[in-house]
Amino acid sequence: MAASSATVALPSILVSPMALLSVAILGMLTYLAPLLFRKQLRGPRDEPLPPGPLFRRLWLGQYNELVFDKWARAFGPLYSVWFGDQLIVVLSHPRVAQDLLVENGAVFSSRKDYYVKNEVILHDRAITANPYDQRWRDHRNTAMRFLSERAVAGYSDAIESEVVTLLRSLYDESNACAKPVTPALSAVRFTLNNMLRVSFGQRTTSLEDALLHRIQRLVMEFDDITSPTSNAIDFVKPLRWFPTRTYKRAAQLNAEMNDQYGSMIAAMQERLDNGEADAIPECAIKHILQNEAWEHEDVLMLAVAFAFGGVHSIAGILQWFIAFMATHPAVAAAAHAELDQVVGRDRLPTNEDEKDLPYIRAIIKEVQRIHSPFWVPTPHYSTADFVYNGMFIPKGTVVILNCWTMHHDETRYPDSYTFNPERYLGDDLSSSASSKLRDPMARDHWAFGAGRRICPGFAIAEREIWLAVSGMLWYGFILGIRISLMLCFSRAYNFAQVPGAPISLAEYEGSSGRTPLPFEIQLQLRHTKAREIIENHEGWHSL
Ligand code: HEM
Repeated sequence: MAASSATVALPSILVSPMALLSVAILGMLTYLAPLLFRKQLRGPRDEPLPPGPLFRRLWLGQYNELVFDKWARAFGPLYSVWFGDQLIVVLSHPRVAQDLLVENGAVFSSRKDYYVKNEVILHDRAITANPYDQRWRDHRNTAMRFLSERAVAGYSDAIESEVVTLLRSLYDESNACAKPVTPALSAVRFTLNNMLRVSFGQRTTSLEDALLHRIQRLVMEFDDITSPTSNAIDFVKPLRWFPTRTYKRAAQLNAEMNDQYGSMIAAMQERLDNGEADAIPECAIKHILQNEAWEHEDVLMLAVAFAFGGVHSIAGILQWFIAFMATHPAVAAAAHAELDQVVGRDRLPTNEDEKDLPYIRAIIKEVQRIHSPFWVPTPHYSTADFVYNGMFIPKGTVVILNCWTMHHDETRYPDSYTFNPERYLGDDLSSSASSKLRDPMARDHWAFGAGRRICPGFAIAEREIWLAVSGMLWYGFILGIRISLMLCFSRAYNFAQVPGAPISLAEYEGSSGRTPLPFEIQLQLRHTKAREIIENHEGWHSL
């Protein structure tokens, strides 16, 4: 009897609903807690991780820079945050960025195997996705043969010709300045032509060219789905077992890239096989096919690097610039006055004029500061344990350069949300020269990244932007932005209700790379010589 009453008592405790619930909650908490809360790792001498948010994240939405900025204010210039099982440290001060990415580049120059961008789309290639290894060196060195300052000096004529083509296409699109025009596609074509020239020795022939539209679409898709913090699938491996929409988009993009660039490479190979090498201009893909024993996929991904790195980034800067000129007529007028004084109206500005046009250079720097194409540039990745200022950064940490916060540091850039080129007057260095300064506080901005992975397209980007910006200013007034743009941004700044207030371009397209929402401008040529050059420009169909 005694034994049997004991067995009855035991189940009666176990089946108590409250007890069951408590056990279930406890079990869940024990299981879930590590998934919800940050992990506290310690360094070799018990150093803690950099401080950071208590809860883990799985992703951030499109305007992730604002969240990184909020955390920087709460946790300081070096903080850490967990995305799923991935530790991310965020660098929000020039000195920290310099110490880690530049001075300790041997540790902080790799890339995480981001699933969507690096594995599915780029197959760990295209320079940007390569880990820090021999393949990366080979790809980057080959690209630099065609992107170094010296190489770029040889493209000046071609870029100048593309500037006139850009203006001509805006002129034609606007029906000789009679109606408003959307500059986006012309800006993309300008940069795509420059990139196609360097990589394939070819260019598109008009705004209707199918190649332009296809690459524009592929690049936009790439920018949309490859933000370093927008895909939970990058941080939670089990999600990869399911056919998610992001995976499908990424796989489709990879297939289309293969189709487009594969056929361009095959066409060039065929010409080389047919003995037509002399008829193909010197360019990166020709060089590789003739001199390197690369696998097909390496050739393909190098070609992709030129399109995905060099098209929307520069086209975005040009569009932000145009929007600022339309909304800041006093700045445009000061630039025109400088041009009239230094260059006059008989010829276009050239590279040699840059040193004598400090105000225009300042405009470009200010556009890049206030509207970097990448607020969260491609993250770096650490390959060894590291202790910095008493804080532990383990091997395998993703490292993000927080450009938004650095570009809005009020001590470095007072009134940082205001577009004010004058803050850069007296800064006589090109941005690539500025990026090599030992003193990180003297650097103009961080739009091109830092350290060993710094943008390899820096030199050509600077040339393209200089010639396009100074050329556009020389040609014309940008009269104003039509109401469509004001409405686009009224969501963020209620602009329509504040007539005369500067438009704040707070919204944008894309998630990894960013370009302004489409807008229209009204153009007017400044002088008769400009009209003459535009109307008689003949070089724009030839390479
Ligand atoms: C306004 C124009 C441009 C901007 C603002 C820009 C910005 C950047 C940034 C921030 C990075 C990441 C740097 C880092 O990891 O620290 C980068 C990398 C890269 N950019 Fe650019 N870029 C521009 C133009 C170009 C052009 C014209 C090309 C042409 C090939 C290019 C190709 C690349 C490549 C291949 C990488 C990866 C480098 C590596 O991982 O080693 N970019 N760029």
